[in-house]
Amino acid sequence: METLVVDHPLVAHKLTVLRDVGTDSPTFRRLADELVTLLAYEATRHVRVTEWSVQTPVAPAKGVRLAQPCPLVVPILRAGLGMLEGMTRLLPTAEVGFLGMIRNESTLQAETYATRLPDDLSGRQVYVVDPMLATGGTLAAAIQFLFDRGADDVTALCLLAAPEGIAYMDQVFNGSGKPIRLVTAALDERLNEHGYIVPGLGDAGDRLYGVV
Ligand SMILES: O=P(O)(O)OC[C@H]1O[C@H](OP(=O)(O)OP(=O)(O)O)[C@H](O)[C@@H]1O
Ligand SMILES: O=c1cc[nH]c(=O)[nH]1
Ligand SMILES: [Mg+2]
Repeated sequence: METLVVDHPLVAHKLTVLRDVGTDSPTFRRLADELVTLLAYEATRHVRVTEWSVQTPVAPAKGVRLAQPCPLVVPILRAGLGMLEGMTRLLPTAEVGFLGMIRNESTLQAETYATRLPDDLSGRQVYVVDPMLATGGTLAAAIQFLFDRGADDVTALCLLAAPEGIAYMDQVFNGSGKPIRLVTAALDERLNEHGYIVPGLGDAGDRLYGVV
């Protein structure tokens, strides 16, 4: 998996406040939204465009516009919803599909409880958003879902990733012949015995929306 850790002082600043246990939910939501916009700038570097010309007040100008079919943004519920608006702000013509997944906290296996995606994803560029890549089980299952529907160009945006999750993604998709990109604000040290990212930021879903 091609991995980019975005190295930028604004990203580092916002991420530090996001990690802070004293940061409340409204501030957490705002920072997650701001961070994804900064990550999206890098993550969309390969977005497909076609040539397009316009007339300026002075002269004709050659330019580009986003190609058709438009990109698909897929937040992984619940925590991924906190990254959706920041992403669609930058890609306003994108369509949105949904995957509801939860990690069983005893087995650390991902379980899918909702899917609302186009049946045919061939030719679509897909941007998956989920703040946390921990064991990698959730993201791997989500991307396999997208591949099964024909996607062949997938970029994942995460706020934090663990080395174990990246290694798992490489193990699952190595040799699949389908390129996958990951853009993240930080690569943390490791997972703890409960599968939480260290130092991490805790449970992203709970910090965004409260404990359920
Ligand atoms: O890499 P993994 O080990 O699979 O863990 C990462 C997943 O865990 C979190 O979701 P969670 O299961 O807590 O669901 P939630 O968004 O409803 O809180 C997170 O948002 C990822 O989806
Ligand atoms: O650290 C972690 C790991 C999985 N899910 C989270 O929300 N946080
Ligand atoms: Mg959670």
